[in-house]
Amino acid sequence: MAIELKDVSFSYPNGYLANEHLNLTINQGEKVGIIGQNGAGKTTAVKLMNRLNKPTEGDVIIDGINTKDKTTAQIAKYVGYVFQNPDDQIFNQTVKDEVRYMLKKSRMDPKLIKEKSDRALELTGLIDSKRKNPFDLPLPTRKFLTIAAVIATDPKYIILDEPTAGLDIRGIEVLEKLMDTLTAEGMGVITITHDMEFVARNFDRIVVMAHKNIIMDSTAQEVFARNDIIEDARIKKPEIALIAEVLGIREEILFVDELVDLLP
Ligand SMILES: Nc1ncnc2c1ncn2[C@@H]1O[C@H](COP(=O)(O)OP(=O)(O)OP(=O)(O)O)[C@@H](O)[C@H]1O
Repeated sequence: MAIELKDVSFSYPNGYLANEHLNLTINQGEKVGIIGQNGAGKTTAVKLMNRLNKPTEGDVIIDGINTKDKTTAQIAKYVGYVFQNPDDQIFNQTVKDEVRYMLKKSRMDPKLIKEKSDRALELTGLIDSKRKNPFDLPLPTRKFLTIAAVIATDPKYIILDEPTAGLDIRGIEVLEKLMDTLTAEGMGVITITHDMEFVARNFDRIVVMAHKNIIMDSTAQEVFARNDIIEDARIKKPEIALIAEVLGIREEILFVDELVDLLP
């Protein structure tokens, strides 16, 4: 079971080619971080995974099914997408209604709707905000609400576009725990992020994008050891790796405790 991009290219209606011959397989239960400079084509690529973007060339296969034979609504049941900006997604008057909207639309049994939506609100720390108006909540909380609304629908894969933006340390902890829970349950979690500390801490697999393409697909240790890739993708190493470099430590350090172990 996997999302497969097979030689996929995508041009926007104005003719701008944003992704060129992408090849990528993401398995169910994997936690993958997608990084790269602004405009590298990350959002364009993940929107290809749930048919919000339709390939100009190539095929997107989800769990063996070619998405070109399916509608965006059909694909959304398999691949949930959490928008970069929560306000592009939220439109209901209460937190509860927002999380239940998709489930009600699918005419699910009301008991099951309550069960699924409450669980999603628990996981995102929003269970006590059920009756609030989403637009009275701060931006990071609205972001969690959009994540809850997608989790409630039980997709096999979830795409999080810049989930750490605006989150404080506590919010990041909730997010990290949430991603662990989802992957432990077999969901594939695909996350675009510019936060390299978050990347190093959370993802076993990192896809680096630059110039409309994937330039590396490996572990954090290997990606951050490649100065050429870091330069090409215009990303920054985690702060601790930079400190280790300044101290003249040759090993690839990504975490404080690794650095402490090496200090005399
Ligand atoms: N609707 C559109 N029409 C034309 N060009 C677009 C459109 N949306 C995005 N682009 C262009 O496609 C390129 C890739 O954009 P994309 O949003 O995929 O990049 P990104 O890597 O996700 O960037 P960021 O980190 O800033 O979100 C950019 O040059 C962008 O200007």
